[in-house]
Amino acid sequence: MTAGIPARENPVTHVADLPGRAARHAPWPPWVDPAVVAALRDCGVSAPWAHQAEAATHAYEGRHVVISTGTASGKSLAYQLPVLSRLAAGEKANALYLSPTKALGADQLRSVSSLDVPGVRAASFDGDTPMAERDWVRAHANWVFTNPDMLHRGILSQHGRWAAFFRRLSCVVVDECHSYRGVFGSHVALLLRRLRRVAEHYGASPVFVLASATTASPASFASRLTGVPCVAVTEDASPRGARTVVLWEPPLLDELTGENGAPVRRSAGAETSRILADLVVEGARSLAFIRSRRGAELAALGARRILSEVDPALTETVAAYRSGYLPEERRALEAALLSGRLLGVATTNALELGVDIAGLDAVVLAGYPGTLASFWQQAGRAGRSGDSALVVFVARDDPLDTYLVHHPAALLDRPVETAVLDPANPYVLAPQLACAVAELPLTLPELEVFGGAAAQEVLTELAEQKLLRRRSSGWYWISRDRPHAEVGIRGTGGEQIAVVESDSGRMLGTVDPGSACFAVHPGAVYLHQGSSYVVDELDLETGLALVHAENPDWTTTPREIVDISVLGTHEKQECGGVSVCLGEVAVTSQVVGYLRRRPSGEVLDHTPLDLPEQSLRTRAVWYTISGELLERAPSDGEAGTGGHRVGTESAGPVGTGEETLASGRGPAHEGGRTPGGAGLVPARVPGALHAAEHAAIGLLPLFATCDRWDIGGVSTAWHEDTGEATVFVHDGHPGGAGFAERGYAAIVPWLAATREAIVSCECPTGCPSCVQSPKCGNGNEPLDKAGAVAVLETVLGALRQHGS
Ligand SMILES: Nc1ncnc2c1ncn2[C@@H]1O[C@H](COP(=O)(O)OP(=O)(O)OP(=O)(O)O)[C@@H](O)[C@H]1O
Repeated sequence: MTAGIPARENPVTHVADLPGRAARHAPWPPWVDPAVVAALRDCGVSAPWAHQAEAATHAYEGRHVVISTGTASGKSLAYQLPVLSRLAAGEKANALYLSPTKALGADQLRSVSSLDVPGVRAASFDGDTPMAERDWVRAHANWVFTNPDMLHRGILSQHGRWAAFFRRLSCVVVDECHSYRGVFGSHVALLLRRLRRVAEHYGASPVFVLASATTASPASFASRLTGVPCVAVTEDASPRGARTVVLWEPPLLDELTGENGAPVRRSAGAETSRILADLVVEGARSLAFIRSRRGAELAALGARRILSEVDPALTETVAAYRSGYLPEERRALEAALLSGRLLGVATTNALELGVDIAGLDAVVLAGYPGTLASFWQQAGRAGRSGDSALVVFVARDDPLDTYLVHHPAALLDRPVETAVLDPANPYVLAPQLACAVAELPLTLPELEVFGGAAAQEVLTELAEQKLLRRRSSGWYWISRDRPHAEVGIRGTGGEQIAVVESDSGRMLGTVDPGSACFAVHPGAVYLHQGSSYVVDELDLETGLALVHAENPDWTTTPREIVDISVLGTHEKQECGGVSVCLGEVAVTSQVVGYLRRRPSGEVLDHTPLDLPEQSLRTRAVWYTISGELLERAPSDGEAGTGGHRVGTESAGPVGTGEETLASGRGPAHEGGRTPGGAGLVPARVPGALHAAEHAAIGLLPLFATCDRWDIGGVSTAWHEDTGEATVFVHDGHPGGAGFAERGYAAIVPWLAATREAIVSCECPTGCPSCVQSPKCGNGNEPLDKAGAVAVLETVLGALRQHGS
């Protein structure tokens, strides 16, 4: 694929060979019903793999279990075996299956139904289930497939109608549980506690079986999610083809410049089209993952265009795949890819969950998908036993991707992160507790399950609002309205803004009130189900955004100004002129305009906007640096401000940063010497802090399972609450979702990786790959790349010297 590219433009930064492995089978556990064995044999499963038998036996014997193994390792069978066996044996043992998406639930139901095991009455109960069928499901189904939204709104809220089902509930399956992270994850954690309580009320005590992509500490994550101790099965015994992973950094373009004249790289999407076309020419069955729907369509179009010049017949072998396809359409696509009728498919993450496509020749990932779990999930689609397969990771123009292609260990050798969630977030706890009390009065001993003291505080507030009453036996719901309909479990509450197409009056979707000015400001390009719309009007009072269908050749990026104040400091480390804090903050922001950009990165223009201020109370991690340290000259061995290393060589064992954290000290400051300062004249401080803040926001997703859009930041040369130069990185959700805590806990590796990302970028003074941010409120000004390195080295020097 690199043939014809001049050596100095070689985009490949690293090549790694991942070996394959043979399957390890186990005998059918003795408790598996013969009818189930027969049905599975008919489908080509002659014996379970060892991890399937192990996880299934835990569940059958009543131990809560999480199975956390690779893509297509047969996790479904692990939970199907115990449920199907009990039902086939005629036990009154109902099961509930939960999936994060309706499409995945439908796929899993289809796969269970196709086994046709006697005694199993499996049915779905979600937003698409016709009213007439719902009564049947409640009365007769013994395996119900649903999702957290429906469990919350349609099952727990009226559990009396489900009494018979709950009485026999013996197993709850939580599929793809790693996707329950952030605010949504915190809601689901409390929802599962509500589910257990309701089940117990009817005398049932179901076992939880969770399936997860490979993650670090799956047992503790599963226990945190469900509130019950879970055992983990992690040793993957499924067969796996060998794979070659290539890290690819698109070259800088000579002919184009971006914001403030910064260099621009060839877009990851355009690069992916070329790679996909090359793979198709080679006859390789390939899948390309692109983050946006529009991007997926453009990549497929681009590949077709290239192929039309090579061999027009090949254009028909490339297609785009979006979410919103019907199950039959997905099946047709799977079949076409497997048979080789289709060779190249460009898709969004829609294809990440719930498709049975494995054993492809190649997978291309255009941009880091946000978490290592997703990276491996996508990469895992490649690899056939016996044959080697290819995975190409194409970096987008941002600091995290740049860091990863230059630090392969951070991508390839790191344990997959644990999903972060925070069930104690009061903004999640309050509505969830309201629902819990409305479902059944809450007694004092039950408080522990919902977080103890934090829950008590929230209940007192709800009682003050006259929603519930405290009696000696516990808390009782007294309001006439039930709270469920008001509680959106995928956001943090508040009236959602409806996005409506003016012509047809059709509602396309909803947007969180907190992000409305950002996502649907007038002039914004809004994407929905693969179609593009432009916003004409945003009315925050009536909660309406009016849009019209339009497919412009640009994207929009809002510009906002942000202010932050410290409400309370929970934790603090003081390290000689540097302090690091975790606490509560109030963030006020105002979207003041937006930029229009071409897909190439070229900026067309800036349009001012007049929108109201928004405020957000959340958690933040911040560091301060004394004026003296900012000005003090760097110590011996450091090059000084002008010469702070900005190049591709790295200064020490940074890698993933973890080893630096473990040793506690970096190489530059051993022996207790006074750490060097940043050597910055005051005029450079704002740009240095601003650049350090941008890059840190870009890198936090490496340590907390968040997206850079889930967090924000503010930097200032003097902050009135801290009295010093300060860089804040805050959660984007009310109350926080646990991301700031992660940043605080990983401060040294996080800032070390941030410094590395900046240093590894070859641009001279800052570009989107290092310190420019796509959502900067100040148009990426001022930014001082070398200054940011100086600031980060100073902070790291102080932290390491004080043993942080
Ligand atoms: N023991 C087995 N022997 C042979 N094939 C199996 C076995 N177990 C599962 N399979 C097959 O492996 C494929 C993948 O299974 P499944 O979809 O359950 O994997 P998964 O781990 O849930 O995948 P994902 O990572 O996409 O969630 C299916 O086609 C399934 O029929």
